[in-house]
Amino acid sequence: MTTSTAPAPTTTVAAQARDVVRTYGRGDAAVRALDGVTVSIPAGRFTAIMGPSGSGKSTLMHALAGLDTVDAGQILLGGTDLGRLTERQRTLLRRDRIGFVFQAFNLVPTLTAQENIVLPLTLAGRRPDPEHLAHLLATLGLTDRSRHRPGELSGGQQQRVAVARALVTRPEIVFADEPTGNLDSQAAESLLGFLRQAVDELGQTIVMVTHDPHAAAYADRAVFLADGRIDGELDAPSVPAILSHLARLAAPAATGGN
Ligand SMILES: Nc1ncnc2c1ncn2[C@@H]1O[C@H](COP(=O)(O)OP(=O)(O)OP(=O)(O)O)[C@@H](O)[C@H]1O
Repeated sequence: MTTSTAPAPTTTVAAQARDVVRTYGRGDAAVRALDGVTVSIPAGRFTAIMGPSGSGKSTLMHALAGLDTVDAGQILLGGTDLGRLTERQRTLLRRDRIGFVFQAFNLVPTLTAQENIVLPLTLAGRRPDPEHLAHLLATLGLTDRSRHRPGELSGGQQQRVAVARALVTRPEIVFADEPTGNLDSQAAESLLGFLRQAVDELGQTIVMVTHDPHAAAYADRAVFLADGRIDGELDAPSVPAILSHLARLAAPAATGGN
């Protein structure tokens, strides 16, 4: 399986899970949310994590992002083994090296769009690079909205502010959890187009958890989870290919009763 004679790709690995196990609860109530997951997230690529409800997508994302610890196995971000860090070190790592976009935009209502965007820098005692900030605002179509507060912005604009906030620190990796879940289809397409652009033009690494095959089709690769295990992946995933893979994953569950 690994005997290809093609030249080795130059892609570096941004993050990795190795044989990761994460169990919630104990005894009879224990749920093995991740059951030996090994996956690599290539740098400078857009990876979608997909799978049925309850398959472990959020748990995997939280583990990769250092938001949660694992029971066994290893999580590596760049060369850093997250299991060896103290909670405080993990907090700093998230602040300095990771960007987050959530389904709920999580903006601070009393701050302007621009203040929200630069908040991660403000908290770290760093100053924004004015050129980078102006570029983000312009690319996201937020230049003339920068002084507005979240309540004065549409859902799509608020999510674009959240994306700018995730990118402003130039993080090694951005994790997006159902980023289009609260957006109408037009706003979702524009947001996904921007994430795609951030990968293509800025070399950003993005990992996105999504239920939506149309969203996942913007990614370079879709990785599928089922019952806490990796169950296939697709390169340059098309909507039909994703749908047929998901249908295959759903098929055993229909008879498994679990
Ligand atoms: N805090 C928790 N306590 C107990 N069980 C949990 C907890 N969080 C998740 N689980 C369980 O772990 C499994 C994986 O959950 P997870 O949220 O990672 O799945 P998911 O694929 O992201 O699901 P969804 O698509 O519905 O958001 C599920 O069976 C879930 O019920």
